[in-house]
Amino acid sequence: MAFGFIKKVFSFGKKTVEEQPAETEGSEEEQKPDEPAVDQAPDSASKMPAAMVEPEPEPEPEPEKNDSSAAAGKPETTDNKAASTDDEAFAPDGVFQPTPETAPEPVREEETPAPASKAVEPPIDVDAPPPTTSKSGSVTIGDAKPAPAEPDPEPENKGWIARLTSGLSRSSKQLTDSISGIFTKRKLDEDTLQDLEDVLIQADLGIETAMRITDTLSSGRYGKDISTDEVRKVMGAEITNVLGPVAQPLELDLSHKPHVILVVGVNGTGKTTTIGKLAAKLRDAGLKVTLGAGDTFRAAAIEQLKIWADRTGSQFVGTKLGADAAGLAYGAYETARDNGSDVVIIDTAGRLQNKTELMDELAKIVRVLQKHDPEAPHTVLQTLDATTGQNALSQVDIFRNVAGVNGLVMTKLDGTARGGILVAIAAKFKLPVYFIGVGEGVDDLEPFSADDFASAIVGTANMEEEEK
Ligand SMILES: Nc1nc2c(ncn2[C@@H]2O[C@H](COP(=O)(O)OP(=O)(O)OP(=O)(O)O)[C@@H](O)[C@H]2O)c(=O)[nH]1
Repeated sequence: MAFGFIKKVFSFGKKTVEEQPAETEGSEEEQKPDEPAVDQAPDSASKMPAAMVEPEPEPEPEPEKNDSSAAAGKPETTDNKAASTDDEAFAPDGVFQPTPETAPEPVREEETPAPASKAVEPPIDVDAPPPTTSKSGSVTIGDAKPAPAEPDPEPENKGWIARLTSGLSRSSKQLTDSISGIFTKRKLDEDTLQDLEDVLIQADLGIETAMRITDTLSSGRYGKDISTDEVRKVMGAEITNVLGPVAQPLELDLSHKPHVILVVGVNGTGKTTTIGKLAAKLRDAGLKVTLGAGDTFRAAAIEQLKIWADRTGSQFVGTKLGADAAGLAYGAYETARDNGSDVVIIDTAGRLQNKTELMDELAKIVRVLQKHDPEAPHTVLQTLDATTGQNALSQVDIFRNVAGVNGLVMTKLDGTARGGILVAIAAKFKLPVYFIGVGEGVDDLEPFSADDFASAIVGTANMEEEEK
């Protein structure tokens, strides 16, 4: 394979996307290139003004060309379940036999609505620091601020921090009220500690963290009066200790070209939206991106991803409803490789209702991608909906086992979120948390900061502001 020489690290944190020598782009022939995805304005693509890029939840795109193009342009087709090239293509033992005819042939979106002017360009998001490329070979996206620090007191930051704080305000208020109830006129003793532990567990923080907090409190203040604020500060510190190690920037090793990101998670947790936001960040970093609509279970998911592709100037590879997702993934990789994409992001369905099917589907996607690159998928992101409580723990457990999740994104922290569960997840699985979603807009994906998150959960964000 001709890829693999570029060593660069993509980082969402810093500046500089140090474009490495555009390495061999000619490797296209190496694998049978089904007609290279035609497609829309790839990299040059639309750098639309932020406003234009705003996603509408269920926008009504021009009737998805899927069908038409599928019917018309699309040659044989992957899509057709009937043609189930899928099953033929993927032998039972997992060996892929991409016979030209049988090879799943995803429908490539041909002409996409001319991506708006390619000039515009106000880089999205002031908050999100641009990506970085290191000499080492990967790209780091979103400096997750492992070191909390205070280098970002820019007014803009208030935007998303305010949304995070407000999203978590209901649960943080509940927590604070309960703590006040426990400690008003009571000293720190066995009973109060037990009550506090119960409250913390109810807030989804998990037993481990709850005990850390109560242990810390009792070791210093046992038998004494203690104020609610003091309790909250200890809580904040302990939560930060748990979250600090998992707050990591997303690094993409671009020696793999394309670098494959598989996005998994239960339906509705924000996979497609997160993919769109991520694609925008990558585009802003100067990277070329292809999106593969591997959630073939819902037409709206395919359409939605197409819209995000248009908005972010990414190439889109889709197929028909019900088509084989592994075939789509295979084709998306090919398209990305042939069009010189740096990154291909593949959406997936997340039907937990049928775990066996889900497992088979994801396993097959992985197997098929590995026909292209034995190390693919290089990044497996799972989205978690912050409005979910305890269930998120089992979701991580399942997808970690089924799809080899190696990083998390928590979405919808701007709503009425219950962020406590992320603490329990961090304590239990220790998976990196790369981003949080704080809205439906293209800019609303922020590097995860342990400090900010902890402050929002325990409601000290405002206290700190006031103290300054
Ligand atoms: N408020 C808010 N809404 C979000 C966020 N992320 C996603 N959403 C919304 O959540 C809904 C579901 O998001 P999707 O991206 O479609 O989720 P999905 O996991 O791809 O869902 P399926 O397509 O059903 O598999 C959409 O209405 C999104 O706009 C977020 O960070 N904040």
